[in-house]
Amino acid sequence: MSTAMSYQSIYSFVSHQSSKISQSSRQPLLLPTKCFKIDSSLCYYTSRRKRNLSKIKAIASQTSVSYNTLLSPSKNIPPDNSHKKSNETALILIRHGESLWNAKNLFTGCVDVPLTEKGVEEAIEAGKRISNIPIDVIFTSSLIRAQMTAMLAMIQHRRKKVPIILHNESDQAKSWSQVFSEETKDQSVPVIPAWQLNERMYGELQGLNKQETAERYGKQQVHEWRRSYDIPPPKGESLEMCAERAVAYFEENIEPKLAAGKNVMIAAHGNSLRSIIMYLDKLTCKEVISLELSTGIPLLYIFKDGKFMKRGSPVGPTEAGVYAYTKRLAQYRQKLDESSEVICS
Ligand SMILES: O=C(O)[C@@H](CO)OP(=O)(O)O
Repeated sequence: MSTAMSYQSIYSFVSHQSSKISQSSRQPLLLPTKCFKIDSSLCYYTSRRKRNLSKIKAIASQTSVSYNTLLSPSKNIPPDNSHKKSNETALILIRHGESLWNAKNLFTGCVDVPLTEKGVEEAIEAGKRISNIPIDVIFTSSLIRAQMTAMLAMIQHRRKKVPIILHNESDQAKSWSQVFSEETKDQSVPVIPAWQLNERMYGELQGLNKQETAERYGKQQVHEWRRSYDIPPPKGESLEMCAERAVAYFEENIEPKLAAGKNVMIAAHGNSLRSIIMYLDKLTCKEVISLELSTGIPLLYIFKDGKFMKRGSPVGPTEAGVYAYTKRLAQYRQKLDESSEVICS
């Protein structure tokens, strides 16, 4: 399979492969962290320790406390509380829009560069696509390109809540960024930055031109650095190493929020998101290395009964899109429609 396949084109392949893995083999209570070989060609992303759902719920109830005030419904606008009738929550994944170094074809990794104008437009377009999907909490990497993408996308959201970055890097930062109005908190969405969601650290390749590096070290070598599962670039992280930290963070901090009824958006990077998708879709090491994510295209998953169901990419602001096919999301959109009719009349 070509490594240049888009997510959309690999989608049918992946769905086909995933369907081969029976639901019973997908163990919702397992904690995947490590890839190992089952036969010479396939290695499955599988578990290192058992996970207990009640433990997750306990963690969820602890971790969601500090954000509860930011997540409660407002007086005038429909509440994002349809999860009370259903245990289903939405998970949106979005790779940042094009960065200045994407445009220059440079290895970027953990270097903190902003979006290009095209990247800004992609983020706004992504925001339109997800403008009808409930979002209660946002996780981003600690890098500006992911944070810009999340913020620009949220400006398009019909619910018009204000995304607020939570500064937890020190007690002082936490204390100095407090909000003292409950009403204002009600109209906000917490944004939690985490370095664990950063792009894979590209070591000594960071800042080098991809084309020139291929000419210098050979196409094959550079392809191996970029798209093998467990071979790191010089002094950098392999995809496997990136997955270790990104998936651990997802399991410990994001999954409990979903289990507690919060709708989550993650704005991150090509390789940290590939790692998370590998976990969600139970991709093999072979499948994940062929997975390419376009910049600024949001992907939707539904989390229900401890399982993740892929819904693809919402189509657009005016089209129903695959996301409308769950009853709960359709109801949420209907409430938004009703509230905008009230505002307009
Ligand atoms: O340069 C990077 O940080 C990444 C993502 O842009 O590149 P690659 O696609 O080679 O993993």
